[in-house]
Amino acid sequence: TGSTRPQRLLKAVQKNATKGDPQSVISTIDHFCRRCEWAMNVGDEKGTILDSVVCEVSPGSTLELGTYCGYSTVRIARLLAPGTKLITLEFNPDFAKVARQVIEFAGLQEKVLLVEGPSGDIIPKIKEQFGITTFDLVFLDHWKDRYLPDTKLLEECGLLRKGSVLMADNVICPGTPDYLAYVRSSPKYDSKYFKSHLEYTKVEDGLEKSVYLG
Ligand SMILES: O=C(NCCCCCn1ccc2cnccc21)c1cc(-c2ccc(F)cc2)cc(O)c1O
Ligand SMILES: [Mg+2]
Repeated sequence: TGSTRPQRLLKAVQKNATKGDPQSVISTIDHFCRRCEWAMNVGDEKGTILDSVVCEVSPGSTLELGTYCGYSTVRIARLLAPGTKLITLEFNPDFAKVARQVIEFAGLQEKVLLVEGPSGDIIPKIKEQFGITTFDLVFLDHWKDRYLPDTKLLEECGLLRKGSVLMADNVICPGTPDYLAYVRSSPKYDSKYFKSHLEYTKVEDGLEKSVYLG
């Protein structure tokens, strides 16, 4: 049987990137997605915005919802201080299999814990299973109709603290209208929209940065 797009993306990384060099992995994936096959990575334009927020927050603990091929996992993990961890959730075992290899190729496997399964089941177990008290940064990039329920779940499970930052991808395309309405109207959040484009296209999209006020 033929290969999948994530497998072809992984082959491009193994062929063209430099082992242990996260920037070369990022550049190779962006080149592959522009020149060969579009893929739903956060991309270089939104990725630069995400980088700036990661650097500003310099999180001790980070949660990523939606690993896919590990592109944003590598983008975030490459900026984390020594001894800090990124937990990333992936529902699709085939995506997870590729992502583990991309993360390892970048040499960032010590900073990343990839957990397979649905966010709704895993989030309530995070405190006990991984010894996390709260997350300083959460990157939402999974099913768009799970952003709102999972944000409420993070609140209910006591996984957010005053100042925790939520960064949400695709708030325009494909769109997360219920999530946007919530974080922009709730007194518990201070929300800001970073206008950009859907990865590797001219279509409008953007990231929503929401600070939890407790
Ligand atoms: O769908 C997107 N991402 C989610 C993929 C599936 C996540 C599944 N998953 C992972 C962890 C996890 C945990 N629990 C439950 C489910 C979970 C996405 C789509 C587009 C896009 C596509 C076509 C188009 F024409 C325009 C835009 C662009 C993006 O940037 C995206 O991120
Ligand atoms: Mg996305």
